[in-house]
Amino acid sequence: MKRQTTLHSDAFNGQAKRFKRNNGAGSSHSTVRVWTANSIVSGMNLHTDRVQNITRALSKWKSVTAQTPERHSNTYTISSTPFVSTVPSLDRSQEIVIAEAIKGRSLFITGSAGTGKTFTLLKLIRTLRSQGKQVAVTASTGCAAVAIRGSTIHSFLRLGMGNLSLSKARAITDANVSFQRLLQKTDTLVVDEVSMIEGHLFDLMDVVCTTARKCNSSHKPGEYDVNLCNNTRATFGGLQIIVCGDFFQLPPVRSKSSNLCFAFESAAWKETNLQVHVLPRAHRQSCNSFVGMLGEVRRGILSQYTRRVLNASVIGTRNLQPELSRKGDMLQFTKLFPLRAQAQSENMYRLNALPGFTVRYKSQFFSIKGQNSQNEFGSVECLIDLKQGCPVLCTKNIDESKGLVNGTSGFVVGFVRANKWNKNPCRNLLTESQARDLVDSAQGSHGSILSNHITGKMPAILPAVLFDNGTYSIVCTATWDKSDSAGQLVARVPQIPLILGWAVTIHRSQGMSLSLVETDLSHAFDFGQAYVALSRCKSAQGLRIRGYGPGSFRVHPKVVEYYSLHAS
Ligand SMILES: Nc1ncnc2c1ncn2[C@@H]1O[C@H](COP(=O)(O)OP(=O)(O)OP(=O)(O)O)[C@@H](O)[C@H]1O
Repeated sequence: MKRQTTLHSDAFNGQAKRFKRNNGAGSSHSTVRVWTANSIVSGMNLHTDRVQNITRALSKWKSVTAQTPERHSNTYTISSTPFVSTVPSLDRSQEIVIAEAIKGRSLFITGSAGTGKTFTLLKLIRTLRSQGKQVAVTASTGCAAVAIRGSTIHSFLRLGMGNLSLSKARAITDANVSFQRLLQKTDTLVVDEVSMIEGHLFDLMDVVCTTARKCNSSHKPGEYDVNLCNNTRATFGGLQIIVCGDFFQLPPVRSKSSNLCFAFESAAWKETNLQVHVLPRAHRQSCNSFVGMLGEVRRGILSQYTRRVLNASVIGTRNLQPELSRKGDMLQFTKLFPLRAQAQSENMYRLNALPGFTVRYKSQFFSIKGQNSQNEFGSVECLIDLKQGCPVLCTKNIDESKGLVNGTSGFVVGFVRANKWNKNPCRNLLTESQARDLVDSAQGSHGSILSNHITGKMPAILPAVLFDNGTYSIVCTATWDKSDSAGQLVARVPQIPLILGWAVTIHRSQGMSLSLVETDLSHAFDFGQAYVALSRCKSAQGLRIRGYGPGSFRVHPKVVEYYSLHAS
């Protein structure tokens, strides 16, 4: 007999009912459990205004149906809206990219935000590995590396801070035989978010690969050992190079005094003869006029129409559409800040203001081969504090088929005992004293802090999260892995794949898809920052702008020139 769990928003009697139901075409009966909005909320022990908000959010749902609780890699889905989603398939231009990669071509995959560059890259890596290729997966930043399950380019190529001279990098590589072997075995080097790689760093990458693979000096095409370098060029020691990113997005982090030099200006880039693929189709946003508007922001040339749309998103809320104003009262806008300190202080301020106890998740780093450090997982928070009622964002693709991907937002309904997930989670939410019996507790300045130490096993207490797409999940530990180029695990960090969702930095938001975004562009200080912030949002209706000024939409002229010549 099949059991279904149904959440009825319009039945406010607070009772969980059981009844028999004819199961569609077949004649078998199934037991259906009905949870009402009130039964969920009454189990939550929240403040009245929060209860009202949540009750209203829940009452938006018509009827929420899910199968018997399913176990996924790191969630147990208890109930969900009829969220119809399949794992997306590649579009035509994404397929072409993969076909070219299979042929062994070196590629630059680019395109506007949300055109599926990273999505394509992940499929490409899987495809090449399934063909027996050794693929080294790297990215310019820790966040971007985590998103594609790779390392930072700095750590993979032993580049330190990336400011070595070319001759020093050559000497260090010459002295490290095991590192040379690693690179000699590698077939493909993948680099995501290349816009944040500085020109000198790109040349360093070339020198290190060329030296390690015993090819002749860099930047001299034609002089290389044909046994190792089976491509028709010398750069990167004959490795297949696949770089991905959008130079209209964030540029390299640099000191105020240094000149901005993009990767495409480097000698190695110019000599590598990368095949350029511009992905044309926006997948993050579905509304053409919003996609068009973002296209103008990307190039820093705003039409009257775009200015009108931006102005309509600027708050004081009087310009917001009435429906959005109402939604805004109960749904959580994610604030995107240019600076990390701004995002952290907003999150801590809001968390401390929430009543109730804090559940803390402390992660424990594991290095399989001993030479990695937790710093390489820079974007995975060691400490995550959550409270009942706090908004959260997924930091990982937990279950794409349920829409739980990096950036999906929701809020913590409460906490459950890890081994009690299959009961009605709303009736089994832990009280503070129950929770205190399960984990270490201490008194913080804003109430109790209950600490879970995550050592690879399931923590004792798990958060129950209601995601904005209607999926209701107990979120379990996820792991962030670092592999070598053969795909062998070398280091791992387990952590709850959630962060506080009141605010994140624009840098951290890169790669995310968000439904409701609030940002203050008047403080955007770098090229592409405003574009990254706005392009996280799936629709113009979900956008709130605190302000913007004449300098908010700066685009570097060298980027405009590069794209007009090579990637239009
Ligand atoms: N072919 C596709 N069909 C459906 N959805 C897709 C497809 N390709 C990508 N997506 C979805 O579009 C969203 C954006 O994809 P992705 O993050 O890869 O874009 P991106 O170009 O790397 O964006 P950004 O430059 O902002 O980091 C993701 O939710 C992804 O799952």
